[in-house]
Amino acid sequence: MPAPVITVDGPSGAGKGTISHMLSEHLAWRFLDSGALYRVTGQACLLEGVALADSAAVTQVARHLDVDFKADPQGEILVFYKGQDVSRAIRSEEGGRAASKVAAIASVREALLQRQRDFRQLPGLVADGRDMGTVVFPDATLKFFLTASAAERAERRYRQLLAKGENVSLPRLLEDIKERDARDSSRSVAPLLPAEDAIVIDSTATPIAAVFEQVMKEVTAKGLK
Ligand SMILES: Nc1ncnc2c1ncn2[C@@H]1O[C@H](COP(=O)(O)OP(=O)(O)O)[C@@H](O)[C@H]1O
Ligand SMILES: Nc1ccn([C@@H]2O[C@H](COP(=O)(O)OP(=O)(O)O)[C@@H](O)[C@H]2O)c(=O)n1
Repeated sequence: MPAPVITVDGPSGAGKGTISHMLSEHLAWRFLDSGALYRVTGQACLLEGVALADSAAVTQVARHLDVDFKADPQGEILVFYKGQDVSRAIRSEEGGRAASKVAAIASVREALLQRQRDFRQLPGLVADGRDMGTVVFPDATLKFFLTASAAERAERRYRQLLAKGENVSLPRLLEDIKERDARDSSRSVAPLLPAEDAIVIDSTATPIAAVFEQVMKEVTAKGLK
């Protein structure tokens, strides 16, 4: 029997990272931040001088990606590229844009597929992304699709980046979110879509604690906790 997997998919700012992290801590399961793999691929291209439009070169970068995840003493997961801490650099809006561009290349997704599946280990895995329930773990035990209005997601991102001391503009973030939604949803390979058997949660007007409660109800109903 393969290890159980809970998938958490959805658009940017829907709360996937927050809920997946809470869930993996609560269950003491492993955590896959698949977006970080696409973000590091984008960042690696910027660092190595590879044009994001050069699909073959970007695929080579993804295939040989020297990436590592390590928790710091506070439990925060840090991301390393070639041994260098890139956690902060990859979280910028520019990093998100680059990630979304490289993620639209089919051969890049193929190059990162096995690496993602390797995270599936006992006692279980919580996987956060866009295609966790549709492509990477179609046989997942439980699938969630989190969403919220674009305006609410842009507001969340605005508050999050402001708290990190970044200089951000709300109208620009809303444009970015809409652009990224459109790119992620319209790409021909692994478009952003809920799996047929996913539980869809719209958190536009629902606080984090209530979303987590809803998620935990389903987890308990499946006998996973
Ligand atoms: N239901 C919610 N209500 C209000 N803020 C939320 C909610 N869910 C997440 N957030 C906040 O929104 C921001 C983006 O959440 P995050 O989990 O990073 O989203 P994603 O991983 O889907 O991009 C974070 O600052 C988080 O605290
Ligand atoms: N499984 C995944 C995860 C991320 N991605 C891409 O990577 C980008 C960054 O993902 P992320 O999850 O870190 O971003 P946010 O949702 O936190 O903004 C997304 O815009 C997607 O284009 C993907 O295509 N497939």
